[in-house]
Amino acid sequence: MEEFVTMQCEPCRVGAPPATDEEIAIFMQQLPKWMVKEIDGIKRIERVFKFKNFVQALEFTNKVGEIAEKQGHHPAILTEWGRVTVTWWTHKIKGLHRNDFIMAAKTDQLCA
Ligand SMILES: C[C@H](O)[C@H](O)[C@H]1CNC2=NC(N)=NC(=O)C2=N1
Repeated sequence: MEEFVTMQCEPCRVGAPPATDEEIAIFMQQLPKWMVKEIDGIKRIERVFKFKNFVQALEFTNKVGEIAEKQGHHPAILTEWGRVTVTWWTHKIKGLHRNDFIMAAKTDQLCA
């Protein structure tokens, strides 16, 4: 399978099929540091990134924001002193779409 980090997001559309549990299991093989979480019935993927201080956490937060704007697909981000929690899901389908895995892979690449 092609690597998510090289892919581009497609425009989010209502009615797009969410990733199946089988697809999620396969996709997550490329994202070993991420967790699948279900909150309020909505599946998401989440990773906590650790930093030395708040300034570094904020710099990373802004980099995630830049790739989100570039791809037109946006995360939930919790920025704390020394930690950034990034959560991806597709609001329009209230679940996980291939776009979310692409963006998680691109998020990892920011730290590579
Ligand atoms: C109009 C705009 O492109 C859409 O609302 C996009 C924006 N970014 C998005 N990001 C995420 N995670 N899910 C969406 O459904 C979504 N929709």
